[in-house]
This record gives sequence, structure tokens and C-alpha cells, in this order.
Amino acid sequence: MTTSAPEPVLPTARVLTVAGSDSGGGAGIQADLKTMLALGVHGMSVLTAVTAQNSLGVQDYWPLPVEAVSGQFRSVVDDIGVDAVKTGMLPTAEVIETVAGLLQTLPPGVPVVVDPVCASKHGDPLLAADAVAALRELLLPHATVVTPNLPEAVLLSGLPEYTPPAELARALAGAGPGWVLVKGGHRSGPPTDLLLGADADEPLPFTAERADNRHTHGTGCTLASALASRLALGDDVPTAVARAKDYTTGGIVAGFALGAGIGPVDHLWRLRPHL
Ligand SMILES: Nc1ncnc2c1ncn2[C@@H]1O[C@H](COP(=O)(O)OP(=O)(O)O)[C@@H](O)[C@H]1O
Ligand SMILES: Cc1ncc(COP(=O)(O)O)c(N)n1
Repeated sequence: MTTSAPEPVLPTARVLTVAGSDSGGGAGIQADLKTMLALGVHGMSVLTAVTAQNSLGVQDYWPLPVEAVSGQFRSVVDDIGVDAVKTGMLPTAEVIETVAGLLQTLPPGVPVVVDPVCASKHGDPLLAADAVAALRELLLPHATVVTPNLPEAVLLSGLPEYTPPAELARALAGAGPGWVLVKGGHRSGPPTDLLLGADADEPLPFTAERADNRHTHGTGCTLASALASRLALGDDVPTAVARAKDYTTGGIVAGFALGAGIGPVDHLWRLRPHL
């Protein structure tokens, strides 16, 4: 008698990332698709830019023509469909405007996670200096959740550098997203992220132990993609944030050295014992 392996469960949730390519494989589209695979959803991509990037920084980048952005988006959405969208690097005001227009065509209720990427971990810019206003005014109103790190929250809100994170969250909630998640990785101490609903006064804290690991390339992309994946699977926003943070923290703890600089998080950390 032969025994057959159990039928695999098909990944039925479809998640689309609209972001830039990281040639080093640690952040951007590459981190997004790895995260989606690890969380059991079907990942799809719309490329907005190509970066020449490694563990030492971003050496150069080339935005894609807006026709290429729209073309990819329409191909995916009109046939396969989406259960959640995540946006990452949108390099110019023109690309932001195009993506904002495309998001408007989504069926009602599709969650959108906006990671307002402005720079790499090394501080290399990934957004044109004149595009910050477009990000705030055109994109944030489409976000179910916007996930700035502290420097991005300062830039988008226009508030001074040492403004308390809860105040940054309140200022950004006024720009139209459903929820704001201000990430705390850039300050010393426990990495606490604050989640504020548009109608709430006080943010909910999500905290973890700080991993003593410099290999944090791709943490923001990973968190936002995990959040979009969990929303696609039906979690409410606070539950999705808790689960996305748990996945990201594990990836940071397991992050490893590649190249001479900042290595990537380990997207396979949960599966590695089974490999
Ligand atoms: N050393 C660390 N240990 C544990 N969690 C971290 C660490 N650094 C960042 N994080 C977490 O990783 C996620 C990404 O945060 P952050 O590094 O602030 O954003 P970004 O990657 O966009 O710059 C957040 O949930 C943050 O709290
Ligand atoms: C193409 C691309 N997109 C985003 C980031 C930000 O990376 P991080 O998640 O480390 O902030 C990056 N370095 N490159």
C-alpha cells in the first residue's frame, strides 16, 4: 500500500507589493516577496525603480517610467486580483501620483499598507527631495496603515526632530490614513512601535526586546509586507501589527552578515529548523 503526502494548502490570499528592487536581496521587492512566502500568501510585484545596492549602501537607482508602473499594476489587478497591497520605494512625485491614481481603482475594502520609504539604512536617499509633499498629500489618504520610521515621521509631519513619537503619530493621523504605526527602531532602548487609529487619542504600544544585531537591512520592508499579508488573511489591524512585529523581530534576531556592511534579516527564521 502506498501512502501519499497530504495535499498542500494553497496560498489563497494574494498580496501585491509596489516597490523598488534591491539588487542585494535584503530590502525592497526582494524582502517583500520573501516575507509573503514565509507567511504563506501569494506575493506579486509592481517594480517602481531599480537600485544598485549592497550591504554598504545604495550606489545608484533608476526610476521606472510611469507607464511601466501602471502596466504591471493593471496586469496583476485585472486578472489575478489582490487581497492587500503594500507600497514601498516610490522614487519620484510622478510615480507617487501614478500609484495614488491606481490605488483609487482598487475594489472597496482592499487594505493598503504604505511604507513611506525615504532613505536606506545607510541614509542614502530613495525618494526625490521634492516628493515628500506628494507622499503626504496624495498617498497617505489611501493608506489603511502608514508605517513611517522616526526620521520619516519627522519629515512627513514637518515637526522638529525630537518630537515625541505619539505626537508624530497624531500629526500624521491628520493626513488621512486609517491608522499610523510609528516604528521605534531608530531610537536606543526597547524598539517600541506606536499604533494610532484615526479616531483614537492614545496610541497602542507594541514592544519587543532590542536584538543586539547590526544586520537590520530590510526591517521596515519586512514589517510592512508581513502586515499586508496578515491583513490579507483577515486579521484586524492591531492583531496584524502584533503578528507582523513578531515575525520581524524573529528575523532580526536571526539576521546574518553578508558583505562588509549591514546584512539582511533572515526571512526563513521560522522554517530553518525544518530545512
Ligand atoms: N535592533 C532591533 N531589535 C528588535 N527590533 C528592531 C530592531 N531594530 C528595529 N526593530 C524593529 O523593526 C521594525 C522596523 O523598524 P525601523 O528599523 O524603525 O524601521 P525602518 O526599517 O523603516 O528604518 C520595527 O518593528 C522596529 O521596532
Ligand atoms: C529598494 C529599497 N526599498 C526600501 C529600502 C529600505 O530598507 P529598510 O527596510 O532597511 O528601511 C531599501 N534599502 N531599498
